[in-house]
Amino acid sequence: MQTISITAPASKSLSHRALICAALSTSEAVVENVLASDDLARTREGLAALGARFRLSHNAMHVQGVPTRHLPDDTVDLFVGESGTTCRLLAGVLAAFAGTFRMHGAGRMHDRPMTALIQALSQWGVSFTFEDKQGFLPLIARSPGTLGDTIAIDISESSQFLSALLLAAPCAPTSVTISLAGTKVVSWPYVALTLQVMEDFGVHVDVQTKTGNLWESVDWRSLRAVSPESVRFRVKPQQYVMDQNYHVEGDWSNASYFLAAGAVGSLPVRVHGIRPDSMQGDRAILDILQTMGAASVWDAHGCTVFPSRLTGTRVDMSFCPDIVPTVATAACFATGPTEIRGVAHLRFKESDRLQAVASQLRLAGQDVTILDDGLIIHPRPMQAGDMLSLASFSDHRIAMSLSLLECSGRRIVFDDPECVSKSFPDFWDLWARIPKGHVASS
Ligand SMILES: O=C(O)C1=C[C@@H](OP(=O)(O)O)[C@@H](O)[C@H](O)C1
Ligand SMILES: C=C(OP(=O)(O)O)C(=O)O
Repeated sequence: MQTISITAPASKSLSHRALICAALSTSEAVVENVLASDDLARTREGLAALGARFRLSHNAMHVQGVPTRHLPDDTVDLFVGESGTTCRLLAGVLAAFAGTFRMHGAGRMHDRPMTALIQALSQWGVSFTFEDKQGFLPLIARSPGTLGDTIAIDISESSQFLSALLLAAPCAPTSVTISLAGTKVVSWPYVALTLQVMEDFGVHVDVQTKTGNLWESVDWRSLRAVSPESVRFRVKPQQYVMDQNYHVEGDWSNASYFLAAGAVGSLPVRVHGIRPDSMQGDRAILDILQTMGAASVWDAHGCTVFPSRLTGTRVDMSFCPDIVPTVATAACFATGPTEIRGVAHLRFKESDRLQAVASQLRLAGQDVTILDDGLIIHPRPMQAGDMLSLASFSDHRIAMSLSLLECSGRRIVFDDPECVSKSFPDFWDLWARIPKGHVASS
């Protein structure tokens, strides 16, 4: 049987982090295979506004770190576009700089939560004024650049707030202890990605967990369940250093559309460039598809998923929110309902993704229930043939995931197909290789 082969684009999350660590490092760093997308352009421009210099040569980004963290009196303009990661991570990083910053974005970015991060950064002496709504972009931040020795952060709406503080912490003059406030931790694997890239750039974070009254250092790679009161992070003053080329691995979130197409479509799909041992939480797509009955195999060329009969599943996706739209759409091809929980924070993404996915799957004839923290998909027979116009809500993940419906033999047309340039500008070219017709085999 013919197999469709796709190379995954570079990881968005790792690309952001590698550029930030390189920009904060004292020497030149070379980052290979940085994702080329709108969001990464925003991070690069923001870091350039802070003084870093970038030169691209043969898929390798040469980064000259910022020469000083005392910026001139002029307000530094930080346009973050629609990138939550750029916005939150740079908001933390600017606390390591003395200066005044205007941060503004586009689309939904002016409505996405910032309050917990703003309250935390105030503990480090950063003051904020808001041009429109209290607690949201556009904002002006005035930073003394001194950081502080303790800080508490609530990450029940976004893990990016903690990643932001971690990235800035080694620039403090004294050791920093970061503790967690709030009642829950979402999207934990993204924190692990932050720790991974910091470590790759020579910065050690002492992650401690509490048993009884005792704090003990642990290997953060082994942490699965994390509760706010029982974890803290200690960071000594350290330099970011990279003395060999850093290579960005492939993106599991963006691989998910193709892996799922292998399961629900008519031909196997092999994805190259993703690592089986990746720390990316969205690696869970393979486990979820397997649990639903998808057959897959790893070989030297990558991971192949085969056309399979799927059955519905129940899954907590609080640690891998970005692949919820993929799983929800794949679930329409299954027998029996699929229940996805733990993802109330999906309402704060580029769109309200619970609402967006449910409304468009319903237009496609599916029965979808919206829960406080998730979705239930009751699959209904797919109608092949006729064309369907769907809304993408200017959200790349909505457009890419709903495209899976084409595997039922129905052409989908989106109002804003260009939105994929946020994370995956080549998506439509690669998607054109997927045959549009569903043949479930046993
Ligand atoms: O830190 C990161 O790179 C990201 C963290 C996640 O956000 P939340 O922590 O807000 O869920 C994820 O949705 C986003 O695409 C990327
Ligand atoms: C939520 C996402 O990204 P960000 O938060 O960086 O805008 C995403 O890529 O799905």
